[in-house]
Amino acid sequence: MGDEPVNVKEYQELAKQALPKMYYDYFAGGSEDQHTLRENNDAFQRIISIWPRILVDVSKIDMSITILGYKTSAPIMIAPTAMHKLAHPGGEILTAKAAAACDVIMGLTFMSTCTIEEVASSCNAVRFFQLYDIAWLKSITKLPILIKGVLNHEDAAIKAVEIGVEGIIVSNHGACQLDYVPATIAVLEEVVGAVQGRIPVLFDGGIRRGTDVFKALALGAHAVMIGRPIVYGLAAKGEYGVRRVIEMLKLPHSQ
Ligand SMILES: Cc1cc2nc3c(=O)[nH]c(=O)nc-3n(C[C@H](O)[C@H](O)[C@H](O)COP(=O)(O)O)c2cc1C
Repeated sequence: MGDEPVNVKEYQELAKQALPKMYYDYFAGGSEDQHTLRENNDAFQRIISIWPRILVDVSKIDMSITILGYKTSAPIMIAPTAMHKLAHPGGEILTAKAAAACDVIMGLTFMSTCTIEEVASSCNAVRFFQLYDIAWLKSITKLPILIKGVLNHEDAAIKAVEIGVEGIIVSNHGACQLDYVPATIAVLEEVVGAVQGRIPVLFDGGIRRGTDVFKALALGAHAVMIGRPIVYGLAAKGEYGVRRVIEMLKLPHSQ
């Protein structure tokens, strides 16, 4: 018990030891100078005033939400990072099982080692697409469509809402694409303000602690998605590691 990792940073350290350097660098790294990668974390740490309330009845706390028709025990979802098999043999299935055990939703982009049906049968899986032709996509599926990668009010209010998608995800894809785009937590309020509650706004990028989840929700996100921490839990301790990471992020004051 004494050497049990107590936070996401320690899971990351274990993942670094467990994975071949090339795989670890792929998961942990960002694009170019990695400025946005650092900013995704640093911008959370610049939000420094959480005002606790006392004399509030907290004997019954219900963090569950219903989003896109799915009920989930907390406003936390697993972001699509693909290639979970690099972090652990059978990685996608183990992550799906952990998601089901913790009652959170898992997003999928594509499955490399198993079919989408196999994973979908293990948990509530929502599929995220990276396509631009929304009208075409709407014509071929009745699945809810979310646009991922929104970073400003024009894309959010004018394009995403008017085009009729079911939700948007404020994301810079974990700082894996264009470097020097802003940290996602820095633009969340602007996007939430533009959407004005018409569709759900999800958020990802840099969440490493329960207080980060709290900050994103306080700034208007309906739910958050977690990318790398899930991979670190998987690489370090398989399904158990993923479950522990999710449990730690559900707590507002993990170590
Ligand atoms: C190794 C890796 C692969 C990823 N692959 C995809 C992908 O295929 N599709 C996608 O929409 N986002 C992808 N992402 C971005 C994640 O969905 C998510 O936006 C990001 O990881 C969230 O930031 P976080 O890792 O700081 O939690 C990837 C991220 C990583 C780290």
